[in-house]
Amino acid sequence: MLILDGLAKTYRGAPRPALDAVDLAVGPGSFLALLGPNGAGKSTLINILSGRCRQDRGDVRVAGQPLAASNPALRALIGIVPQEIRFDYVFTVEEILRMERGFYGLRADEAHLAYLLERLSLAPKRREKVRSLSGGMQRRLMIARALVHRPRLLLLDEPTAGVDLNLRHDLYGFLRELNGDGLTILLTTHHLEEAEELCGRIVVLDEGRIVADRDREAFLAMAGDHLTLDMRTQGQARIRGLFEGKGVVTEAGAGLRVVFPRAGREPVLAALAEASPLVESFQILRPRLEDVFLELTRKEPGLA
Ligand SMILES: Nc1ncnc2c1ncn2[C@@H]1O[C@H](COP(=O)(O)OP(=O)(O)OP(=O)(O)O)[C@@H](O)[C@H]1O
Repeated sequence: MLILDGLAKTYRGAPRPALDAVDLAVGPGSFLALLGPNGAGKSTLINILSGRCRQDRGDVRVAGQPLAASNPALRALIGIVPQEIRFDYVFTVEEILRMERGFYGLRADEAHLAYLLERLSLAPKRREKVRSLSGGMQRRLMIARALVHRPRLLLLDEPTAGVDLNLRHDLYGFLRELNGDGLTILLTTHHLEEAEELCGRIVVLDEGRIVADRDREAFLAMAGDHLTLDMRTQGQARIRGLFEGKGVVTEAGAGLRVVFPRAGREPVLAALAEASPLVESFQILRPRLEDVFLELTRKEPGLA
């Protein structure tokens, strides 16, 4: 669906490339997260795909064809949600969406419009001017606008910035639904749990280069085969004694943390049962994407 071949970009006067020969192939129906620390090059990549910025070298192909401004039919295959919110604020929600369809030379599609307004919780606001919407609503309107022409590839640059937790989860459900219907999605995010929850494939960009590209499970496996037990406890010294030798025990806030190999969990669970009268609450955490991400992007040799 999308192929990047040797994509490179250095901004004028910049000391180093924003993108440095990036190769990436995204198959139809994928749901891919593009992660990276600030300045990694994520927005530059999305901006090249949206035509807002030009690469110095390299090619972009969409559905097998070279992406060029002069090919509007190909551009119509892509829906883009850029990071900055930008609208003509004098228009209403509905007008924005109708005009956007018009830009693609498409007739109105009332059923699709109603579907987008409903699924993005914008229906009650359809006749309100954009300037009266909250930041989170404007962000959802950006997503509706990117989908109004029924693209086959959706590019989302930080789609949940400023969206509250409840709506964020609604949005996750909607994105999953779209992906289930065959839409290819590429998403940049700083919320690692978002990538972990939604995306089957995770690509990490750092200083303009891809430093990791794996499916989610392979990624999580890189965090090592360990589990973490977090406990809120009374009588730390006694409890500590029960876990010594079964894992790495450290104090964490009002409790204790034990990191232990997955294969060695039996003695840890037995110690937890013994300690239970003194344990107010506990949770066992599996390795998280965050652990791998921090390892990959710290500026010293790591897991990669
Ligand atoms: N218009 C510009 N002119 C000059 N340099 C730029 C411009 N836009 C981005 N850069 C630089 O290019 C590099 C990549 O920036 P980019 O915005 O693509 O990163 P990002 O991964 O999207 O970061 P963030 O997570 O902060 O949004 C950075 O070093 C940035 O300072």
